[in-house]
Amino acid sequence: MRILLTGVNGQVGSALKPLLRSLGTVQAPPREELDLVDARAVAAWVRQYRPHLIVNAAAYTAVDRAEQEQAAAFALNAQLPELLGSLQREWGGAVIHYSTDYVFDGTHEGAYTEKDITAPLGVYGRSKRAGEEGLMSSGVPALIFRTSWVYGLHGRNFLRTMLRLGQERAEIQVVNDQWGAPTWAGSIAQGTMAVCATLCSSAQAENSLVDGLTGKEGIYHLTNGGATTWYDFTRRIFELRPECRALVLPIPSGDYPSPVRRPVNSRLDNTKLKEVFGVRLPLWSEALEDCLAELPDVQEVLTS
Ligand SMILES: NC(=O)C1=CN([C@@H]2O[C@H](COP(=O)(O)OP(=O)(O)OC[C@H]3O[C@@H](n4cnc5c(N)ncnc54)[C@H](O)[C@@H]3O)[C@@H](O)[C@H]2O)C=CC1
Repeated sequence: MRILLTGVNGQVGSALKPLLRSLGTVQAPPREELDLVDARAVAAWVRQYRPHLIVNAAAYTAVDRAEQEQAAAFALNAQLPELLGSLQREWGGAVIHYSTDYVFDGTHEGAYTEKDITAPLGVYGRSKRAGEEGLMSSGVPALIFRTSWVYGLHGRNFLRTMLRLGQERAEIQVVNDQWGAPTWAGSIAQGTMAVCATLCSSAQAENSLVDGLTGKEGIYHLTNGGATTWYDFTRRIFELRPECRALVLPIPSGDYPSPVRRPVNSRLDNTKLKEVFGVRLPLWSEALEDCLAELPDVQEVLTS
């Protein structure tokens, strides 16, 4: 099977690349080789390579900056998924795409299911929702995995910021009134592979994944299990890495200046993923331990 992976240098893309190789030949052009907002270049690339599967882990993820850069956010998060969908539709390929808890406004009681109504609070969330709709309306066989609070040992993310501040500062203030599931990029990659394994199990043919997808297309919530706040997540990080000595103080969201509101409730119900594919990601606390086990020296985050 030929696979095109986008966003290979991002958190999820870099975790996916080594795993996807077990499914086939992976092409993963970095941004310098293929600018994904250049629709003609993308179309030429896909038509020449004809991937059986495109895994789209590329995205515009700067939530605050998106308020000023609406066109850039929509180009990558909305127009690209629709384009990938229509290109794959042309010749019979499939798409796996990622989306976000930010498609919701966070006012719901309990965890959101895939059937709940979306109501994004900002440009980033609106652009990601438009990408979901564009991909689905392209008619391509596609899976959209909505995830939340992604972190890992690579790239800019909450875990790395806290590991750095925990060593540099005496005290840090962390928001204590937003609930969600921190999700390790490694878990997202493993969950994606577990789903693909169920789709490919019936045949070794190159298009077995596309065939296996029939009747299972759509949106799935895919996060680590359980829920916590940013404050408790930080405390757990510092418990696991005692080199981080900063005192952690809880604050309400209103005390953390930001150009865009975040959902108070980001919890996503993963039941559909379990029912359809038999896949469930580990608890957020277990995934955090697994992730940190891959970081021998916490001082590394100060220098890298
Ligand atoms: N980071 C988070 O907290 C969350 C992320 N998600 C979603 O998960 C998915 C993966 O996110 P992350 O891995 O965290 O993103 P990331 O920001 O770490 O990586 C994004 C990737 O897209 C690439 N990219 C951006 N613009 C490009 C362009 N014009 N041409 C080519 N490549 C370009 C970047 O080079 C990078 O490799 C995305 O769909 C995101 O919306 C969902 C919920 C939370």
